[in-house]
Amino acid sequence: MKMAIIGAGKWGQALYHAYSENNEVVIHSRTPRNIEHFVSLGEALEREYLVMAIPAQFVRHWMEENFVDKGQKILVAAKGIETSTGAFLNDIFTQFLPPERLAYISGPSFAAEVQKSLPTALMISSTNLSLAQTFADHLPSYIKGYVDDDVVGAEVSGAYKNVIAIASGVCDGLGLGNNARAALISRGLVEMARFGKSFGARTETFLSLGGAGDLFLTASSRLSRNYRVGLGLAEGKDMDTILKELGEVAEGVPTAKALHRIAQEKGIYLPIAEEVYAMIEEGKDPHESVHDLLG
Ligand SMILES: NC(=O)C1=CN([C@@H]2O[C@H](COP(=O)(O)OP(=O)(O)OC[C@H]3O[C@@H](n4cnc5c(N)ncnc54)[C@H](O)[C@@H]3O)[C@@H](O)[C@H]2O)C=CC1
Ligand SMILES: O=C(CO)COP(=O)(O)O
Repeated sequence: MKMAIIGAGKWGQALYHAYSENNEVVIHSRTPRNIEHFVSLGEALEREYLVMAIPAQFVRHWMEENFVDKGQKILVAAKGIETSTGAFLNDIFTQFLPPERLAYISGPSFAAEVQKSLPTALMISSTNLSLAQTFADHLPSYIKGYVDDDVVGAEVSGAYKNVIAIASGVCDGLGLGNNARAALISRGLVEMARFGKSFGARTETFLSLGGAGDLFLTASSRLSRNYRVGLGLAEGKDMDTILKELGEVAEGVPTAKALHRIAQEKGIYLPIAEEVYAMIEEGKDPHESVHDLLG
């Protein structure tokens, strides 16, 4: 397939590497990069298949400023919920093109390992299963693709796991042990499913690659930027310092704010996400958060 990757960060470049195995792929980002097949925005938009790999908080602005509908099908690779409105990415993209032309990629996938062509399994979700299958069929030999039609479940899983990963980094940073981390991740999965169900997601989606799979990966590895944010919080660092030292996007930070907003508006019980929000936004002492979660 003729494809363009939009966004040349870690994930955009990893997906460029992956999809280049079987397809004609170009890549575009706002800052020119010295990458083979780097193209202008105009050339990228001419491609039939687009992969959107810019961070979730910038998606709406990017679409408003740059998107020209030429019948393209879009695979959304970002994971997050818009802080300013509480909107899911599908709420944003469907303002620009119909759901049957949208798919979402999720699952346990550190960009660094995909870039090394290490074995990976991912989920591609769309209300149009034929489109999901098309994106899955064109994945490289080392990525096994599974298709699903629970878009809400996939979106919530990908976004929420980043917030639980922050909590897990705090847990390990405080040296609370393996029991504590396992309990936190398990309860985080329950909380994620509760939240998703309130938006119509299927419970079994949270047991899939996009849910439990990505959560287990992200909440237990220093390769995760979100997990590293948690380590920084446990060390007592302020958020500006943490994000400056990280130098990359950590979607769990803005998503924690979005979850807090939605929890207040809809009255959903999100104890772990709310403690992450309190640590990030209100400077709550992580030891106090642990005490309150055990209470
Ligand atoms: N890095 C990873 O292992 C994975 C990341 N993702 C998701 O992919 C998305 C992108 O993350 P990464 O590529 O890892 O981030 P990154 O921090 O490596 O790169 C972010 C890219 O977005 C660009 N960018 C920043 N602000 C922008 C704006 N206002 N408009 C357009 N472009 C802008 C930056 O120039 C940079 O190239 C995130 O939603 C992340 O959760 C998903 C799976 C794996
Ligand atoms: O989504 C990811 C792995 O599936 C990347 O996780 P981080 O954004 O925490 O690095």
